[in-house]
Amino acid sequence: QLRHNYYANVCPNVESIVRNAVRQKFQQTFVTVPGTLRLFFHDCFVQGCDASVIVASTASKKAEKDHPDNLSLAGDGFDTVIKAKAAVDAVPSCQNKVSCADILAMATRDVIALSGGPSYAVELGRLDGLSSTAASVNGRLPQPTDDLNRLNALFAANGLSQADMIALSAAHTVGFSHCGKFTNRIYNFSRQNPVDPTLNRNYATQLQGMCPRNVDPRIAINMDPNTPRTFDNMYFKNLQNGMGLFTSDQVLFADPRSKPTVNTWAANSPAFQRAFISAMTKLGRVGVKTGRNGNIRRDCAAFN
Ligand code: HEM
Ligand SMILES: [Ca+2]
Ligand SMILES: [Ca+2]
Repeated sequence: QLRHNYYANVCPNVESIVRNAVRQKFQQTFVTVPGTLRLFFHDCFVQGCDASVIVASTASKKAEKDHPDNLSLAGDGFDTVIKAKAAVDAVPSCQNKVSCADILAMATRDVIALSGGPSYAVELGRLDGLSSTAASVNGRLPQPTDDLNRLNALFAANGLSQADMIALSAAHTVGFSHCGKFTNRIYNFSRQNPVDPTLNRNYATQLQGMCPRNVDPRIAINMDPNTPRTFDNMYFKNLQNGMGLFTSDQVLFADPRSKPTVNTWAANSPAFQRAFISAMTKLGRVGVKTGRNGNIRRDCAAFN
């Protein structure tokens, strides 16, 4: 039931309003790119793409955003949606007509393009969800230690194929990770190997330098050491060189079931871009709410 130009009658300029707000935010900080992109993913995987992840906790109820798996979501991602929503609502005919879920979907499309990635027509017509609980996040999001079976299962639960999962993982071509998310790979990996043997030796040494033992837990490093601010297919070239940051990244090259896809997209950027657009479009259709299952929030961070 999603479609392009969903808002053609009530708010025909919604896409350019959002794009301008996102561009302004981008000029203030690059973090808006990875922050918004990851926010969209974490939203869609829990209760569907319904902006449930944006809702703030109240005294009596802990919302999704305060689940441990969401605590590292960058504040600039939330702020991007809040700013774009304010820009939309500043136009009288658009006021309270565009869902936070759709604004997040548009903003995500825009940050990808702003960082050099492919642009695509975004499907619209999602309503905002009516619930957000920390408990609903349990077991729904992938962990950096996951193997291919686990990754495939989590994505399949959302109607996404292994190819979609690999394409979407390339989002790690931009953005940051806190040191704690991969220390298991660079210190005390196993009895035989102090360092994960699938990790490039020089890269492992660099990571140890940036993330010494007992580093301040707030320290974050670029996930793509080569082109951290460009949305490109470097992610796959890094995997070929043993420079995937998480086990869940490197496994895509280590496992013979996913390795051919990694090699194809490392060599063929247009093919990767097509696969990424297709996977993002499918991601955007997950658990969409319509009719009585949702509404349009006045404040993206609170239920009406
Ligand atoms: C395949 C399984 C995935 C796992 C295990 C995973 C895990 C992680 C982890 C642990 C971080 C670091 C968070 C931090 O320390 O701040 C991260 C960052 C990030 N992830 Fe994923 N992720 C996965 C898939 C995805 C997908 C599908 C997308 C989007 C389409 C995505 C987008 C991002 C972005 C953009 C960042 C950087 C966030 C920032 O800089 O604020 N990830 N991911
Ligand atoms: Ca959601
Ligand atoms: Ca990159």
